[in-house]
Amino acid sequence: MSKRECSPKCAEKALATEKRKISGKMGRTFIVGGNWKMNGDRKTIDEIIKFLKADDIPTDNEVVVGVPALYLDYVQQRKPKNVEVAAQNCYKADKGAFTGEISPSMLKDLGINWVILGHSERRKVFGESDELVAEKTALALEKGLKVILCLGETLEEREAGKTNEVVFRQIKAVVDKIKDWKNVVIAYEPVWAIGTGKTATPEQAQEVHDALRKWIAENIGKDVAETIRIQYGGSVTATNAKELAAQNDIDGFLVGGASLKPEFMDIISANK
Ligand SMILES: O=C[C@H](O)COP(=O)(O)O
Repeated sequence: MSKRECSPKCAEKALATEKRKISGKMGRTFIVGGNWKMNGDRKTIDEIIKFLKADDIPTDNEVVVGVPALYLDYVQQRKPKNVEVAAQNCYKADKGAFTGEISPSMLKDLGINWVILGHSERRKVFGESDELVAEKTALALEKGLKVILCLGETLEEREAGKTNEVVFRQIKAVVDKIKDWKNVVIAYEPVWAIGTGKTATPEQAQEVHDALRKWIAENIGKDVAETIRIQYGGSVTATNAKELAAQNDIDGFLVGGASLKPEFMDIISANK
């Protein structure tokens, strides 16, 4: 092979780069999160770790798994080197009399670099307000964590034509509390699509991602709008991931149910 020729792997990489340029995603690394929610035990975690093979993860993609608090260290000790571990929650204060809570500094102490905040289950089941999610986000960032910040409307809100109003309100609460967005990934998760098997169509998802990016450009800054990653979440599977990943403003996924199964590996490379 002459110096100018490219191996199949290098050609594949060049093509992916070209595709990203064309789709306007240049510079935004595709990021897939697996949110295990309150599922699994050590045995099932061992099984997940077996299919989460380092060599099968594209070198230019990022993978983060959201693990139940009790197993954070267990997973941290066993995960492949190119997979990061996220907590599924942390508190707005860093220490004190808050029985049952976990602080950002405790996560950092275990070597955990990511936390998922504002998931719709936290908002709905545990009554977390926009304000609380914003406070948690601010402290997590201050303590050096990276945050996957979840936003999304309910079915009633969508049917009432309030999708944009809701996600803009949720992000606005955070805008009021933080300045630096470089360690924030947004996850747009329509509540009606979570765990229901009812995925947003690529067009529906793209429409909200695009609206969010425009809102961010106007209210935070153009640079942030261009660089911030916006994941889609809600019944993502190996079957629908490719079409979703091809949308201009979808920079990855936050996956629930399918992240517990080997098909997660296909979702991780859905942009290839
Ligand atoms: O955080 C993940 C979302 O809640 C999506 O869950 P799902 O993929 O099971 O619908």
